[in-house]
Amino acid sequence: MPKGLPIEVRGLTKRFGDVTAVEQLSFTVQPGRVTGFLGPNGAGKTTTLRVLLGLVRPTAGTATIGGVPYAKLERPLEAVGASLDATFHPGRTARDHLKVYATAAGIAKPRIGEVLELTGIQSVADRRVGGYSLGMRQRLALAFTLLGDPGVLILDEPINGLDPEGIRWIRGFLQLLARDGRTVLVSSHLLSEVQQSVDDVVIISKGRLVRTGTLSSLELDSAPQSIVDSPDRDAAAAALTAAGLRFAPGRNGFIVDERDPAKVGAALAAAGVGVSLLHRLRSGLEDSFLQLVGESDGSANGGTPAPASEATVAHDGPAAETSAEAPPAVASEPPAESTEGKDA
Ligand SMILES: Nc1ncnc2c1ncn2[C@@H]1O[C@H](COP(=O)(O)OP(=O)(O)OP(=O)(O)O)[C@@H](O)[C@H]1O
Repeated sequence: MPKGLPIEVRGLTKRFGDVTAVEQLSFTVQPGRVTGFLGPNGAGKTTTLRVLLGLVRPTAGTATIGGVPYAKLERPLEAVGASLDATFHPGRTARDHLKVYATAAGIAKPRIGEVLELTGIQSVADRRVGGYSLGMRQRLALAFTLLGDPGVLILDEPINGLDPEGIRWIRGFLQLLARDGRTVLVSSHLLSEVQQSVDDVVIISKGRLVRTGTLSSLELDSAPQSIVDSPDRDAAAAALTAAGLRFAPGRNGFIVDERDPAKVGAALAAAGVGVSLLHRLRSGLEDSFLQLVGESDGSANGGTPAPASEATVAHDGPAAETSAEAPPAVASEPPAESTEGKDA
């Protein structure tokens, strides 16, 4: 069984010349859970992931997997699978790409068939990647990350470009990977894209942490209302009034000024009124996210101010000015020979 390891980012700062891509960033990603790493374009997500994978040297701070930097992992390909900058030669097939990589990485051949099946691209595995849709390429990138059967998965925008069926599939798949104990970190610039598959969120904006915690805590903060309906609306209205709950009629029932649906349900149950619909109003979640990332100082409405960084460790080396300073030793990245011809 692959071993999930915690990911820990502490006091991470990365500057590219005058540009501060990430500043004083600290967060932890736990095994056995899917964590959404969220922020608008340019927020610093990719830079953080590149530091985590040893592809970029931090200006200050640390990023570790299982307590050590990526470069110090004993068996990195079995520990971590990452889909960063995955590009494929359009003239080669998916199976070929995987074969080349598996051979170079010393991964047994039967694993190729397994990952093709896991990602649902076995039927197109012998077709040239140039004819693949973006969604099929996303699945191939995921197949690369799974080759070493790693306990830690770091996926950069894996949902981008998937069709609705693909989105449904990947949401369930990410959850399955985490339920086996893996650490699953998924970046996205849209909360709505990942909200059905993540347990935890790390939200950044302009290089700084604005929020970290469970998705449900964010939902609670962003949805101060519940929605309830009953076959007997008059009785439901009377029960809500009797319980001292304020409410207004909505499209699908009553919108109640109570963030905990259980309290609303209890009010109706106490009055012997049947419930046909009861849930937290979710519409505020994306708004709350946008408010959070619209501010960089952590004081946005509905959010918990970001904690002060827990550690700031100056790095020995100079800040890197480009992102190509270290060789990519990442499970998902095909060897150089198969990346020459980028897809158009
Ligand atoms: N190699 C680099 N040289 C100079 N600036 C860089 C470099 N890499 C990133 N940046 C800058 O750092 C900031 C953060 O970029 P980053 O790509 O990490 O954000 P992101 O959240 O991943 O956004 P996106 O979703 O658009 O990729 C941006 O202002 C970007 O222009």
